[in-house]
Amino acid sequence: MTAQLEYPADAPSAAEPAISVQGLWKVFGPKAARVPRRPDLAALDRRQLKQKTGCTAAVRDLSFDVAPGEVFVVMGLSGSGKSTLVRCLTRLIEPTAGGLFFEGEDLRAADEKRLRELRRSKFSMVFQHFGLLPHRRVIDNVSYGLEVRGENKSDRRRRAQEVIELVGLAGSEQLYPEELSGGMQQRVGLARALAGDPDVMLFDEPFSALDPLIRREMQSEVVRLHQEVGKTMVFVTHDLTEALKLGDRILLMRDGAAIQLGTGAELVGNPADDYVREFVRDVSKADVLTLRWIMRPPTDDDVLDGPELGPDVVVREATRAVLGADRPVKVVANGELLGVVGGEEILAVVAGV
Ligand SMILES: Nc1ncnc2c1ncn2[C@@H]1O[C@H](COP(=O)(O)OP(=O)(O)OP(=O)(O)O)[C@@H](O)[C@H]1O
Repeated sequence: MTAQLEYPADAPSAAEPAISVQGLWKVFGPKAARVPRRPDLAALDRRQLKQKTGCTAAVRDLSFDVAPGEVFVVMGLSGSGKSTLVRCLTRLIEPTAGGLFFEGEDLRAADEKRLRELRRSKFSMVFQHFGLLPHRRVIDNVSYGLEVRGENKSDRRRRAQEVIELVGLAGSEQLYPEELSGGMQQRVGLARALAGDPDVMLFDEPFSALDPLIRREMQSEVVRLHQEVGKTMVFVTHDLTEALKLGDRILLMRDGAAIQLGTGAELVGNPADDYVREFVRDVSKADVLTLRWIMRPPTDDDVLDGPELGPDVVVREATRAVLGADRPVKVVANGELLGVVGGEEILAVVAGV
């Protein structure tokens, strides 16, 4: 959730991944299954594939792991395949090829009954259109999933009340959805998704319909909720600022394929290609990059008795300390000197050089 938490871009975490995606494809169109199987078709770009086969590869050979407790953001422009991917993760959309594992379980081998079970107890989804039941009060919307699961009324009420308070809706329990603002309705959506205590929460552009102020408020709400409940989250957005604010790692997609997977700092500090560079061009680098990205090796001329900071401190936060010191700031982790940062390095980032 913060820039301090950096996962290595490609290596899975030591713990079993919450979700593991291996060579996943989703192709829409006639005889879709042949596309991933045939290298000559798999190699075609979007337009050529459409011309030659009538098919669209909405998800194209994606492989990644989501670590337990991670906020994994899927980002890309409209039509890049984000919604299809996130629906494939719970098989709401059936993948065309590839492997899909949830906490080690082979999801593609799961039958309908098992999938229903998993969707009821392990996954929850928050959509852009809240999908609230209009004739039910807030509390009954929140407890609906628990009702479907067969939990008794007093347990349902207790749990619903708990999550209503968690998302800041206390006092609104007896209102109907139409009596709530968009932001409040989405809080109900969040509470409903949390009520069943899922392992993984999937968000598909949940805040796109909200106005910018409320949207930022809801993003902060997700950051806070994540800190409190620590759930694994997969969050789809086309908004880079949102992705950088929420994501431990970000998968940038284009035409169904992965263009880059990394932390926000990795995308901004080391873009994989011109497309990513263009995508992140207007980002305020001082708010995303950490000292690790701008430090340099010490030279013989550096006086090394200046202040110390960690490598994961964001440049913006370090600016005052670095510019206020009359010698370079040492970047130190576990007692080891990793590099130094002086005014020149800071200004290069802050001034956008
Ligand atoms: N049911 C379908 N049949 C045929 N093509 C589809 C279907 N669903 C999606 N597509 C195509 O797959 C591609 C990816 O669509 P998808 O909705 O996943 O993208 P997205 O990144 O979520 O876009 P948006 O942000 O606009 O929702 C698009 O070209 C879309 O037209």
